[in-house]
This record gives sequence, structure tokens and C-alpha cells, in this order.
Amino acid sequence: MLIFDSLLACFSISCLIFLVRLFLHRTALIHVVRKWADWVDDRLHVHQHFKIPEFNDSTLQENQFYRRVSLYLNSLLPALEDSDFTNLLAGKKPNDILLSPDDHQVIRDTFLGARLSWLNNVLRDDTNQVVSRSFMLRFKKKDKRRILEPYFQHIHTVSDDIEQRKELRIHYYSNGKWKSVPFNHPATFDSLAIDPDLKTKIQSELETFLNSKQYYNKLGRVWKRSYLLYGPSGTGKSSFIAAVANFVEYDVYNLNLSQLVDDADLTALLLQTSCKSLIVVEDLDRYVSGKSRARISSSGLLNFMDGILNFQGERIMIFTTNCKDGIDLALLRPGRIDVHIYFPMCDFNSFKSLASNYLGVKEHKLFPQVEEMFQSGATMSPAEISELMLVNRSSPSRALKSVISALQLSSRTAGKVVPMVCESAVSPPTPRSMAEDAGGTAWKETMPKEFRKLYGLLRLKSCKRPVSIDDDCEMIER
Ligand SMILES: Nc1ncnc2c1ncn2[C@@H]1O[C@H](COP(=O)(O)OP(=O)(O)OP(=O)(O)O)[C@@H](O)[C@H]1O
Ligand SMILES: [Mg+2]
Repeated sequence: MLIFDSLLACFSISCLIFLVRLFLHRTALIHVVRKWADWVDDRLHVHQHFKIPEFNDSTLQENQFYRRVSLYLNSLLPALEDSDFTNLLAGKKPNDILLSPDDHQVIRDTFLGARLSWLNNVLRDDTNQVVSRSFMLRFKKKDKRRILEPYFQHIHTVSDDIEQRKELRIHYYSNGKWKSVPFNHPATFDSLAIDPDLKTKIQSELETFLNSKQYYNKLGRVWKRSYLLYGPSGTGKSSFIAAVANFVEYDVYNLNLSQLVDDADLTALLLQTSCKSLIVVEDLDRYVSGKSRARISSSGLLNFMDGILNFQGERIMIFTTNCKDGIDLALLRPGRIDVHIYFPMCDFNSFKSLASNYLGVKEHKLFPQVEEMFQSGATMSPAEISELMLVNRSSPSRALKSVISALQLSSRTAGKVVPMVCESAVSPPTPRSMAEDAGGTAWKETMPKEFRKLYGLLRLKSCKRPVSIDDDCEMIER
């Protein structure tokens, strides 16, 4: 009888527990109970805190660990279970959902059985502008020895992984800070009508650059690569920049020097760029010729180009100009600008490449006529030709006829029109002028041939004309 009573009591207690749990789950009260339990548990333990500020102390340099934690937390979707509220954003891929914590929101995480929490600490001024940001990590002191190192390692691994598939962003300068929007420019090296050898060479040298961390470190050099793109308007310089960004998968920082107040501003902005970024300064000639409102000193600009501000991680810098004339040779010297790339007006090869991309036509009975026009000296920019192809894309014959008419017009007006940009940009530089450009300095002329070879000069011949490279700067022609 006693056994029967005990069994009945056990059964009743089990049923009661089951019903209470069911009730708590159904009413979501379990969540409240858990919170109380956590609260009590928290009071019973000593906690360790770590603050991860957005910027390193005293400098405005971005704290790379903050960036990693931010990426890691963005991916912490499971933490939603314990969160009452959070912002969800779409990622780059259709199925990607990213978590974006609000100011002072706490995000919980578990690792190796330990419970951790992250506070998104954001300080704002009266005008709601962010003054400072940091993350505060909190966990039980007793777990410190066991989890700290593997947890940080885990953050590195996850953030590396996310970085590889994160969406690219383009940053622009506004009110003393970088702001950013997603970078969706579709240009790739495939869509660019440039010399195929040049394309391959650039891609392989970019790949080499990306894998050269140890090498640059060993040499004590800043891990950066600088390009100068020069040539007439509408020849693909900006499209090339987008293609590079998509190829290396770097964020783009579009730096408008005329918006900067002084050199300190330039320094601050540069320090706020993240590693693995592509820093773009378009129309360099405008700044150096004094045509813009830029108040940057030339030494400020030189320091910026040299990366003297102690970058962490790799940077690619791209400068564009329509015309190299008038740009101080000191700005263009090797090391400051590693690779010069000339973007010419369209030739027949580029035209064929555009026709293939825009019209899906690889051969056509009108091609010989087009070739003849180019040979007779007619010129148009790839932008002009691609525009004609775009609007007439439904009929390749009509598109080609309109290109021929436009080329005829251009050759008829040749000599009468004002050059699009400047004479030396429209007509490609001669080998002589290029050699002077690249280094009319004495050391270049006296440099032994063996030395030049050691520099591993990148040399691509233009399909139109031979290029002599008497220079330790890589001069690329197409
Ligand atoms: N080499 C090219 N290959 C393919 N498309 C090109 C090329 N050059 C220009 N285009 C087309 O023309 C448009 C304008 O080109 P882009 O803006 O890159 O020229 P740009 O050299 O930067 O001109 P600007 O000096 O005026 O800034 C692009 O959107 C692209 O569609
Ligand atoms: Mg441009």
C-alpha cells in the first residue's frame, strides 16, 4: 500500500511539473523564469569585463578587433533566442540575414558551456551624433582561463569567414566622417574593353600583392600598391576601379580632397579606413593644379601617398587623371605610384570587345568598315561607342551603322574640335614623353640595366605603338 502511495505521489508530481512547464512554455513565462535564474546566477558570481573600443587610444586608427567583433556579432543569429528585440538586415546573398544590435543592446552568446554577453555601448551627443562606440564583453571570472583564448580565436575564425563573403561597401566623406552604402557596381575585368594581356597582367599582379604580407613585412615596407590611371574622359578609368574592387573584394573609399579642411583632416580620414581597402582619388590633376578648393599641402599629399601614416593591413590606392601634364613628378615617382596605366580612346580591338559585350556580336559584315574608320584616324571614347550600342542593342546592324556614322563625323571634325581633355591625353604619350614623365630625373638615366631588370618591370606593349620603358616604375600601356 505504501509503495502504491509513493508511486502515485511520484506520478502526480511528474504530471504537475509537466503541466507547469507546459504552462510556462505556452505563456512564454519560461523566458521570464530563465531571466530570473540568470539574474540570480549573475549575483552569485564575480564577472570579468573587457572593453573593445572602436578606435585605438589617442590615435584615430580603427581598432581591428572591434571590426572583427562587430562582424562576429552580426552573425550571431542564435543569440536572437535570448533577445527581446533586435534589428535584422539582409546580407549580400538572398538568404543572408544579419543581426544589427541597437545602442546599448545586450547580445548573449555561449561558448564551451560558458555564458557570455556583449553590450553594444554607444555614446551620443545632444544632436544624436555618435561620440564613441565600444563593445563590452562580460563573462564569469571562473571561466576566464578556460575560454578566453579559444573564444577570441573563434571570433577571428568566424569574422574571417564572414569577411570573405561580406558585401562590399563604398565609403564617402561627409561631415568629417566616412559614411558608406553598399557597393554594387557590376564592372569586372571581363566587362572592360581593354587589352587582354593588360587584364591578365593586372589580375596576376593583384593576386601576388594580396599574398605578399610576409614579403612586405620583411622589407619593412607599407603593404600597399598604387596605381595611376590616366587618359581621356570616358575611356574606362572609373570602371577599372570598380573592376579592381570587385576582383580583390575590397571596400572602396572615395576620397574627395577638395572637401578636406587641412592635412590633419586627411590624416584622420586615412586612419579611419579599414584594412583591405581601395582608396580612390579621382582627378588628381585638379588638386595639384590648384583648380580645386583643396587645402592640402603637397607634403600632406606625399605622406598620404606614401602610407607614412602606418597602415595596418593592405591598401590599394588608385589615382586618376585625364592628363599627367602639370602633375609634380615627385607625386608620380616609383614607390609613390607603382603602376601607371594609360587608357586610350577606342581602337578596333576594344571596339570588338564592346560589340561582343553589348551586342553579343563577335563578327559582322560591317566590321571591316569600322576597322577602316579607325585606321583612317577616327576616334571615339569607349563610353561614346558603348552608349550607341546600348541604345541600339535590339539591332546590331543599326548599332554598328550608328557607330560608323559617328566615327565618320569624328574624323570629319578632327582637327576642328577642341580636345576633350587636353592634348597630351587625347593623343597618347610618345615613348619619349613617357620616359620623361616617368622619371626625367638623372638617377633613372644612369640606372644600370641590371638594376632595372631586378625591379621586375611590368611591360606591356601597346597594340598600336612600341613603348620604351626606361624607368623603374612599372609603366603599363594598352
Ligand atoms: N574600356 C571600357 N570598356 C568597357 N566600357 C567602357 C570602357 N570605357 C568606358 N566604358 C563605358 O563608359 C562609361 C564611362 O566610363 P568611365 O566612367 O569608366 O570613364 P572614365 O575614364 O572614368 O571617364 P572620366 O575621366 O570622365 O571620369 C562606363 O560606364 C562604361 O560603360
Ligand atoms: Mg571617371
